[in-house]
Amino acid sequence: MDFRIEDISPEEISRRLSVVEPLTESVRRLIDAVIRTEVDDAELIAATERIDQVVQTLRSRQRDGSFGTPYTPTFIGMPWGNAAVGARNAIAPPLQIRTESGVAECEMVLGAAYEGPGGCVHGGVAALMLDQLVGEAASTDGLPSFTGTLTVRYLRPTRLGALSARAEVTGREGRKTFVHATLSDDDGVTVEADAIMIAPKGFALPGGEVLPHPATAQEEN
Ligand SMILES: CCCCCCCCCCCCCC(=O)SCCNC(=O)CCNC(=O)[C@H](O)C(C)(C)COP(=O)(O)OP(=O)(O)OC[C@H]1O[C@@H](n2cnc3c(N)ncnc32)[C@H](O)[C@@H]1OP(=O)(O)O
Repeated sequence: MDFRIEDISPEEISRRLSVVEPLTESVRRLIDAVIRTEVDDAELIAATERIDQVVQTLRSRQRDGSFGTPYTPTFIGMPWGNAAVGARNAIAPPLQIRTESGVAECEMVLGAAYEGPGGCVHGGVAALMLDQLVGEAASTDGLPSFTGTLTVRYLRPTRLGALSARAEVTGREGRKTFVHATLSDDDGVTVEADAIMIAPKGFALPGGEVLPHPATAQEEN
């Protein structure tokens, strides 16, 4: 896994985000426009050429592989390629997650790009968002965790549009954290999930050094 260290200040992080977030938003508008446009074929062909030119410009200098998750030496994470919350990832649902001890929550507006059954949210997208949320809830209080098991129950179809989601830790047992999460529309809960999150034994840094995980340290003492 890529946990490289990048020694930049919070101000530099904000500066980079202020440049890249408008680009990501622009690409989100592009994705939505491609799905919903009704212009004629000649316009579609011309648009393809213009978009290919932009892609060529962006590819003139790019990193190998995925973006990874760089951390500052003070463990500010930059998961900017992340499929659920990546600031550089236009396919990520636009989630702005707030966390406090054992809780993660957010509101979002899902449009045409997140459709499964006609007019409704794709079940995989619902699971993706809830997976991210349970991960963030479990990782508060300094215990970063992976999803071991995620059980999702779709109670009724989730209409595209304004939604909210919430995850809350319900218990901890050694390296395991249990989390309950819900996705809701104006009429109440549409999807609920239960997760068993596992704190890995340690984090391997690029040089091979393994940082002990706080939960592991507790087990060993
Ligand atoms: C500073 C950083 C801040 C970070 C903020 C981050 C926010 C992040 C948000 C990210 C959100 C995105 C989230 C994502 O997308 S995370 C990506 C999706 N998840 C994965 O890729 C995980 C892949 N699996 C693994 O890496 C390992 O199998 C893990 C680490 C899960 C366990 O391997 P490990 O070798 O450590 O396990 P162990 O054998 O010592 O067992 C330990 C205990 O756990 C129990 N167990 C084991 N497996 C499972 C299971 N599958 N379900 C339920 N329970 C399981 C086991 O019975 C035992 O319990 P007990 O016998 O002790 O009672």
